[in-house]
This record gives sequence, C-alpha cells and structure tokens, in this order.
Amino acid sequence: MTVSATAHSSTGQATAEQTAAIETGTANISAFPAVDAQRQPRDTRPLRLITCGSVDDGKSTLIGRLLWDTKAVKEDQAATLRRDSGKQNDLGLPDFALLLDGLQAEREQGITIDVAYRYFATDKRAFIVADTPGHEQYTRNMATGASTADLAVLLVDARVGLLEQTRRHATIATLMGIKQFVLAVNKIDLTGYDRARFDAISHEFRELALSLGVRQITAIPVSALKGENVVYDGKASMPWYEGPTLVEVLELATVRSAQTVGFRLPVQRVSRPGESFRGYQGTVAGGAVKPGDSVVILPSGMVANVTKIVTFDLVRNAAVAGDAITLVLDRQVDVSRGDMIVSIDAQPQTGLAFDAQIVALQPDGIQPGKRYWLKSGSRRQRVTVQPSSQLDLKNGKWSHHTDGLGMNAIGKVHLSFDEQAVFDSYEQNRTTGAFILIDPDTNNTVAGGMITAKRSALAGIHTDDTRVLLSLPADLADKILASELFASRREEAEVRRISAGKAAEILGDIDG
Ligand SMILES: Nc1nc2c(ncn2[C@@H]2O[C@H](COP(=O)(O)OP(=O)(O)OP(=O)(O)O)[C@@H](O)[C@H]2O)c(=O)[nH]1
Repeated sequence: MTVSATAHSSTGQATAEQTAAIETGTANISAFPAVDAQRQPRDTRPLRLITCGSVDDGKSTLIGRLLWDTKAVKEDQAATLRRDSGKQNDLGLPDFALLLDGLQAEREQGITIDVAYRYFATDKRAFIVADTPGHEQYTRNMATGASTADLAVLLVDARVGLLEQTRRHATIATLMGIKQFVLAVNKIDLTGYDRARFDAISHEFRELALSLGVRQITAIPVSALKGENVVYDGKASMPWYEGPTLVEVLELATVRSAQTVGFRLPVQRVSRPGESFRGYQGTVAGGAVKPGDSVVILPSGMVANVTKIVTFDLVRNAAVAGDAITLVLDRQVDVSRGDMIVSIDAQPQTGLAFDAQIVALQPDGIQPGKRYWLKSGSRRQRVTVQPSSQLDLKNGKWSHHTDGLGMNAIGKVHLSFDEQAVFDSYEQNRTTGAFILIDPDTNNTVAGGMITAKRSALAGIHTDDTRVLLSLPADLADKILASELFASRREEAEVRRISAGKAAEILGDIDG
C-alpha cells in the first residue's frame, strides 16, 4: 500500500511526491458495489473535497472511516490505533477519530492550524480532503479549505437535523464557487435507520441548496461509526436506500476545471544577470504561453513578443499554469515586480474600482472608508474598502449594509484604488481574482476576498441620478450619458461606453 494518511497544515497543495504516491495507490474496494470500471476512466487529477459539520456531528469519525476503509492508513498507524484500544467503541472497532488526533492536540495547544489536508485513494481516483474545524470562530479556515475544493461534504447528525452552522457552511462553500454538495446524514444508526427522518432532512437541505443556486446535491444516510454507506454499502441495515455510497459519489464528481481565460504571469522578479539578458520571473497563474506569442504588460499596456521561456534547467517551448518560468521578450520594456504579463487577446480588467466579496478575518473587522494594503500575487496596492451589503448567515440573504464588517462576516464591498489595478474575476481565475487585505497599522491580514466585477465609473454616480436616467427611454438615456454635461462630471471615456442597460445591471448590484 503506497498511501498514507498525511496531515498537512496551511495552504495545502499536495507535493508532487504526494500526488504521485496517491496516484499509484491501490485501495481494496472489492467488497464495495462496483461502478462500471470500464466506463469510468481513471481521472488523474485528485478530487479536492472539504468536510464541514458542527461539533460532534462525527466529522473526525467520517474522515477516519474514509481513510481506514480505503486502506489509506499505514500498517504502523493501524497497529497503534488497535493497541490504543482503551478507546475502542462498543463494536470493538478502533476510534477512527483518533487518526486525526495529532491535529486535535495541536489545536488544543493553540498552535495555529488553518486547514489539515489528508490524502486517500481508491483504484479509480485520488482524493485530497480538507479537514476544517467546526466551531464558528474557524469560519475563515473553512473558507480557506473551500476555496480550492471541488465538492463539499456537509455533515449533519440525523437526530438533530440542519443547524444554522449547516447553512453557514453551505453558504460559504457556495460563495467559494463549490457547485457539488453531498449531505451526509450521519449517525443514522442512532435513529434506528429511520427512513422518514432521512427523507425529511434531505428535503430540507435540498431547499437550502436550491436557494443557494446549487443543483448537484446527493443526500446519503450514513453511519460513519459503523462504516455504512461511506466506502461499503449499508444495505443490510438500510434496504430502503438505493443511492450511492459516499465514495461512489466522490469517484464520479467532477474536478473543477482551472477555468482560466488567458495567459497570466504576475511578475515576481526582474532578472538581469548581465547586460545581454533580461527576464521576467514568476509562476504562470493561468493559460499558456509559447515563444512568438504577443503579450501585454499591465498596467502600462505596452506590447511585446515572447522570444524565450526559460525554467531553472532548460529552455522550454511552452509553459502552462503552475510553471515557474523566466520570460524573455523581444524588446526593452519597462516591467517591474507586481506587474502582470498577459496574453494580448484575453486580457484581465484594469481599473480604479472593483467589486468584491470578502470574509473579515480579525476581531477588528473591516472599517468602512479605511485604507488598507491589498495584496494579490506579488502586487501590493493601497485600497479603500466600502462595504455595501452583508450576508445574513441565518437566512442566506444579502442585506444592505454600509457599516463595518465584524469578524467572520461575509460582505460585498467596493474597492477603490489610487493607482490602476489589474484583476480577473475570481470566477475566471482563482489566482488573479483573489486577494488579501492587510491593515497598515498592525500588519495583520484582516480579510480574504475575491473579485466579482470591475466597477464602472458610472457606479459612482449617486443612485438617484441613475434612477432618473433609467426612467427615461433607452436612447435618450444613452444621449445624456454621452453628453458633455455628464462627461464633465464623470470619467468621460467610461461613461460614453455605458448604455442604460448596463446601468440597470450596476444599479441592481448596488441595491443587491
Ligand atoms: N452511533 C454513532 N456514533 C457516531 C457516528 N459518527 C460519530 N459518532 C460518535 O459521535 C461522537 C463525535 O464524533 P467525532 O467524530 O469526534 O465528531 P466531530 O464532529 O469530529 O467532533 P469535533 O472533532 O469535536 O468537531 C463520537 O463519540 C463518535 O464515536 C455514527 O455514525 N454513529
């Protein structure tokens, strides 16, 4: 067995070695109902999932069970687990939650662990599971885990049903772009395998998920403790359940595609080892590049052609997202750290104002109108943050909110920059569309966020002005927008391009 249960703190990419190890893993799943192996080509990319649940819902037990039943536990670990059998449960099984105890201990000592990543595999696919703590104060860790996940497993205790925390987790997962949910109705054994109970909870969850716009939902009655419907089926106890096991759903889930639109190279360093060589170094954050491609340097807008792509040991004829490269261009251009080199035909947005969604991470929260440092990749800029609405985690609705955002609050904000900023939307690129906010007084990271859209200059217009414009026939509104009178008050070039229809969209956004 090549797979080990490995805990990793912080930002969580599997190393190449780990990925290779999990990809060669061959877990024994013969006793588990086969999904036609012929029809299911093995996906080489690991599926990333996040598990969320409230305290005591059985999250540790479920993850432990997944690792155990897919044989992702090393022999020595297994032996230790069996030996510590003071902890054995009524069924004579080891306490699976113990597999995760190292992390627990660190947490109790107050060592900051954001997210622990664990690796397991079946013969169809490898998995990386982000284990995040259930307490409310750990919301930001959940957001961190969710930001890279393809799928969220939400746990509820079958005896208790959905809680506010379930809604909170589902909402954050959705905000982070997760579109596939599994509801694991755990501890079903403690309800006497009550089908009506399961149906009621899954119905309620379906409504919640639909209200969030999530359509891919699978609800599964599970006993993590007994290992029913996790890796092995639970037909003996639940003949009424004909759906898939948790692992079957995970094997069939889709890996979120990189969704990048064009080539992006945030410049980390300008390399000038000698007179004759000048290269721009960084990690490709999207798309691909090859010699001969035309690129634009942002925010300056200068154009150049790629002559050479160099990595640490060789000259390459192409580079893709994730590659650390040095790019050589065909002419002298002014490029510095924090600039972005992008493909000419699919450029990110450049502007002074953007809309974003943020999660406040510090007790001080986010203060309206305060200037922060915004850091995205290697770029650091001054920004003013103005909240516009806040998410009510009890009912999942946004409400108008222009005051500060407290710790763990999720808000929509307007970002205003002193100098041109360059972003993709987070939907389009998770690297160049994401940022953190740093408080200049304390140097603390006070928020994590994602760009939703560029704000037009029109969005700065007083709402009443825009309402008046919208009440006019579209052609008249267009004329007024294009008039000198209006242009003299606003950034002329921007305003001219905006139709009343666009204004309606922006207004909707302001109201929303
Ligand atoms: N009967 C039964 N008990 C379960 C099941 N899953 C978990 N438990 C028990 O529920 C208790 C809590 O389980 P944990 O896995 O520690 O719960 P958790 O959600 O990870 O809790 P924290 O780690 O504190 O967040 C333990 O005593 C488990 O043995 C289940 O499916 N059936």
